[in-house]
Amino acid sequence: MDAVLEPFLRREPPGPVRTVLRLGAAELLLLGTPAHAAVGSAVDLVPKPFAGLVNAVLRRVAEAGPAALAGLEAERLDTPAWLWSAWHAAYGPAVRDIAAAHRQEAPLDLSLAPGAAPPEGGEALPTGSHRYPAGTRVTELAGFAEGGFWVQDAAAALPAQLLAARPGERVADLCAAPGGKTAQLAAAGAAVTAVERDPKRAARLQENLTRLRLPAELVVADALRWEPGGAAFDAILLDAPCTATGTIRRHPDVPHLKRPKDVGAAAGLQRELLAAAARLLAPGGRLVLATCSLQPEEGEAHLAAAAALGLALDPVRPEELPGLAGAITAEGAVRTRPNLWPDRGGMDGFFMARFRKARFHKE
Ligand SMILES: C[S@@+](CC[C@H](N)C(=O)[O-])C[C@H]1O[C@@H](n2cnc3c(N)ncnc32)[C@H](O)[C@@H]1O
Repeated sequence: MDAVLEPFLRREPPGPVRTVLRLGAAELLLLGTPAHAAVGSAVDLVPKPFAGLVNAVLRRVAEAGPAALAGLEAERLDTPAWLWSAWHAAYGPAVRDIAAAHRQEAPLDLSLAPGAAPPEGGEALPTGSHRYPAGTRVTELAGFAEGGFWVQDAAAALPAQLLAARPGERVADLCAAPGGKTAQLAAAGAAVTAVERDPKRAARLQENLTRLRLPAELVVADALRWEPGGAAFDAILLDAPCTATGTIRRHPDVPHLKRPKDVGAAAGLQRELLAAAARLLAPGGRLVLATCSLQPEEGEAHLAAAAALGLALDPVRPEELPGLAGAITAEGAVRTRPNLWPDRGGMDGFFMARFRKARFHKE
C-alpha cells in the first residue's frame, strides 16, 4: 500500500496518518469498499489538520482504481529486503515463488486421531494429512468436540512421522505446546513426556490432549535445565522455538516483527537446545530436530553442530515422504517451503533432520 500511496504524497505524513492512509487504500483497492465510505471513515480517523490531506490522497487512489496496483512488484514489496536477500541466497529465483505463496491464504490441514474418519469435504494428502479450503472453521467440522482430529499444517506433521515412535518407547517432546506433535507421538502409542516452558501454553497443550483423549506426561520446565531422572529417552523430538519465517502465510505480521538479529539469537538457542536434547537421549537413540523457519542458520547450519555432539544424520528416504521426495536435501535432511505443492495450496516452510546418537561418544 505504501507503493500505491507514494505518487500521491509530497512529504512523509506522521506515522498514524500513514497507517490510516494504508487502511483506506486497502479498503478501496482490495476490499471493494465504496469510495465514499472508505474515504469518509479514513477522514474521521485522523486529527483535523490532516483531514484534507487524507481526503485528497484517498480520492486520487479511488480515481486510479485497480490501475494503482498494476505493475507493482507485489511479492517483492511485501517482503522486507533482508528477508528477500536471505531467501535469494538460500533458494535462488524460487524466492519469488516463496513470496508469491505468502500472498495466498493457507488451507486448513488436519491430522486424524487413531481410527477417526476425516470430516467431509477435504482432500487426503499423500503424506497423510487432510486438507480443507482456506477459511474453514475447525470447530464447525463434524467430529471436533469428539477429538477426532487436530489442526496441523501438512509440513508440521512430518517431524513426528520421521521420528516414527513405536508403542511403549520412551519419547520426549521438548518444546511441546500447543501439542500437535505430542498428539502424534501419543497416537503412535509411545510413552510421551511433553516438556514446555510456558505455563499458559502448557495449559493449552493439556486442554488439547484432553479433547483428543491422548495420554502424555506434561512437564512445565525449561528444556535447557530439565533433569528428568530415570532412564534416558529412546527418541526425542525437538521442535525448537524459531523466527517462524516458514509460517508467514498464517502469520503475515512475522516479516514486519522480525529483525535480522533475531535469526542469530534463535539459532543460538536452538544449538543450546540441541545439545540439551543430545544429553537426554540414550546411546543409539533417535532425535528429530525441526524449526518452522526458512532461514538456513536455523536449519541446514545445525547439521555441523549436531555432528559435533555425536549425532549422526540418519538420511530421510524418498519412500518416507510420498509426493514430497523433492523436499529431501542432498544430505538427507528435509526442507519444505510455502511454494511446494502449489496446486494444492502449499505448505509451511520447515527444516527437519533426523539423527542417531552414537553408542560411544567422547564429550
Ligand atoms: C515451535 S513451538 C512448538 C510447537 C509444538 N511442538 C507443536 O507441534 O504444537 C515452540 C515451543 O517451545 C517452547 N519453548 C521455548 N523455549 C523452551 C525451553 N527452553 N524449554 C521448553 N520449552 C520451550 C515455547 O514456549 C513454544 O511453546
